[in-house]
Amino acid sequence: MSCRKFFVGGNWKMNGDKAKILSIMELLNSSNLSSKTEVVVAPPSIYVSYVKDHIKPEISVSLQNCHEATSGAFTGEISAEMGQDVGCKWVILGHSERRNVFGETNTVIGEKIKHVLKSTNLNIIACIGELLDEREAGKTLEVCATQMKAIASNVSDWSRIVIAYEPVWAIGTGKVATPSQAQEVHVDVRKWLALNVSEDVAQATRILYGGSVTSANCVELALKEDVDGFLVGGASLKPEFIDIINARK
Ligand SMILES: O=C(COP(=O)(O)O)NO
Repeated sequence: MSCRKFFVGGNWKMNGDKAKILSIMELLNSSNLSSKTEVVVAPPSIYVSYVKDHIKPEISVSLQNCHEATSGAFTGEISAEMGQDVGCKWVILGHSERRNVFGETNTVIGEKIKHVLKSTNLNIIACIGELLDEREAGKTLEVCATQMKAIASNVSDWSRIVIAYEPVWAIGTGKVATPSQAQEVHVDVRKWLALNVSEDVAQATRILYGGSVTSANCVELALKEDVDGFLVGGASLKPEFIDIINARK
C-alpha cells in the first residue's frame, strides 16, 4: 500500500443544526479513530466556530467553499481568511454542487485556489468529477483532465493540495462507483500529475474518492492502491462515519 496518509473528509453540506452537529461531534470525540487516518470535517460555515470549539484537536475543520477575494462587497460570501481566523485548516473548492448548482467555472475555481495558497495557510481539497452523460459518452478522463489543468495551473504548493474525484452521478444517489471504476480514474489522475507536474507530486498527492461512500462499501474501495481516502457526504453525519474513517485500519 502507498506511503500516502489515508484521508477522510466529511462534507456536511447544508445539513444539521447545533443539536445534530453536537451529537456527531460527541461520537467522533469518543470514538477510537485510526491514527493512520487524517480526518477533516466541513460543517456549514455558520457552525465552523461551534465545531472548532467542540471537536477534538486531532480532527481538522474545513470550509466548504470560499470567495476568491480577501474582503469586499460580496453579500453572503465568506473569505478563506475568515475561515483561517476562526481556526479552519482546510477549504473544499470546486465541489460539483458549486460547479453545477451555482455555476462556478474552472476559471473561478482556479482563481480561488491561487488566492487561498497565496493569501492564507489553508490546505485545499480540490474537487473534480464528470456528469453521467459525460461518462456515458466516454469523456470521463477528458473532463477530469480539463478540471485538473485548471487546478494545477493555479497551484504553487502541491503539499497543500488533496484531490477529490467525485463522479457527479454517484453523489447523493446511492449509486457508488465500483472499486475498479474509482481506481481507473485515480490512476489516470495520478498519471496526469506525473505528466503535467512531476512524478514526485503524482506519488505524494492524495486522491480521494467521493460519491455514496458508506460503511458497507468503504473497505473494498479503500483496498485500491490509488484510493487514498474519501470525501463523504451523507454518511458523514451518521454513526457509520466512524467505520469509514477506520476503513483502512
Ligand atoms: O458530495 C460528496 C459526496 O456526497 P454523498 O456521500 O452524499 O454521495 N462529497 O463531497
